Amino acid sequence: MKAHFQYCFIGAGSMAEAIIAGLIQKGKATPAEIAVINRQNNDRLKDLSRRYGVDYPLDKAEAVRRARTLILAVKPKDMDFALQQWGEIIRMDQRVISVAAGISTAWIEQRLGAKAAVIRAMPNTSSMIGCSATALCPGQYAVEKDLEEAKQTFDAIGYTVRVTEQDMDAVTGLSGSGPAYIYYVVEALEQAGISAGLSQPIARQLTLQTLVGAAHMLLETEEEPAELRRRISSPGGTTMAGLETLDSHQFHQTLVRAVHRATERSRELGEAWSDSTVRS
Ligand SMILES: NC(=O)C1=CN([C@@H]2O[C@H](COP(=O)(O)OP(=O)(O)OC[C@H]3O[C@@H](n4cnc5c(N)ncnc54)[C@H](O)[C@@H]3O)[C@@H](O)[C@H]2O)C=CC1
Ligand SMILES: O=C(O)[C@@H]1CCC=N1
Repeated sequence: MKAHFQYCFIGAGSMAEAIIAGLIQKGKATPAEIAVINRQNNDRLKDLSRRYGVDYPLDKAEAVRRARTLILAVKPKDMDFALQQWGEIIRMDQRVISVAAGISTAWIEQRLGAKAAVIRAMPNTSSMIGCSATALCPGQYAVEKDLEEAKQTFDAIGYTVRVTEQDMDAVTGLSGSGPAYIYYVVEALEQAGISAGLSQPIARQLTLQTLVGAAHMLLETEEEPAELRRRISSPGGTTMAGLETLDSHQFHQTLVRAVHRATERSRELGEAWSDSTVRS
């Protein structure tokens, strides 16, 4: 069957939107080459169509059949039902990319009607502006060409790296959830600036420019973060006083624990669904 859509997103939530926005913005696909379906919220599909021009065919099964690549973007807990609905009609000549946390390629393969290529990806919501950090790994039926095409998809929306499947939970805990940790730090810094006497707009702008500047310093100088930090920290100065407070509250260890817990949670999400019924 001739593919009508380059991509059909199964799931129309925040991750699907972030990828759609990035793909269109970077010219990887035209809006007409993208279909999106969800469980029942037609208003959400209309809204995505109005804002991005993507298609939301009323015949959802037809949209699945007519796509070259299916992007599974439902919550892990909804994956089993979604694959009961759509898995049987997916063919060998189609490619399946799952962005779900914790769900293994083998688990997905067992729920497809055909031995289609399955690729697991873990992007993040910075896909929306072409700045994702995405890790990819292949399932057992994915060949080099499938992986390369998946890589090209995610290259269009940011940085892409290939990992083994056993590393995917760690990727999820670090860079999948990662933007949330950074936003959390931004919230705290802005709040700190305000409580120290700055106006909200000034606290926000100074925080954001500090974040952007530090990120560019890391990328452009390629210096170690510890070295860049050392250069800011004059003995007996303000930075050292601030860093000592962070150390005394185990900020470093707390961040490490957060990433480890998110990694463990990704594993738990996979295990929670691993004993549900498999298509015979
Ligand atoms: N939000 C994030 O930052 C990231 C999320 N992910 C993964 O992306 C996936 C989606 O996450 P979100 O977009 O945040 O969730 P969300 O809750 O915003 O969206 C889920 C979508 O799936 C749809 N859906 C549920 N059952 C369906 C079915 N049977 N058929 C078709 N559509 C169905 C819902 O209608 C909804 O549109 C999750 O598995 C998550 O682990 C991965 C990386 C980052
Ligand atoms: O919170 C979650 O489960 C998803 C996976 C990575 C980011 N968001």
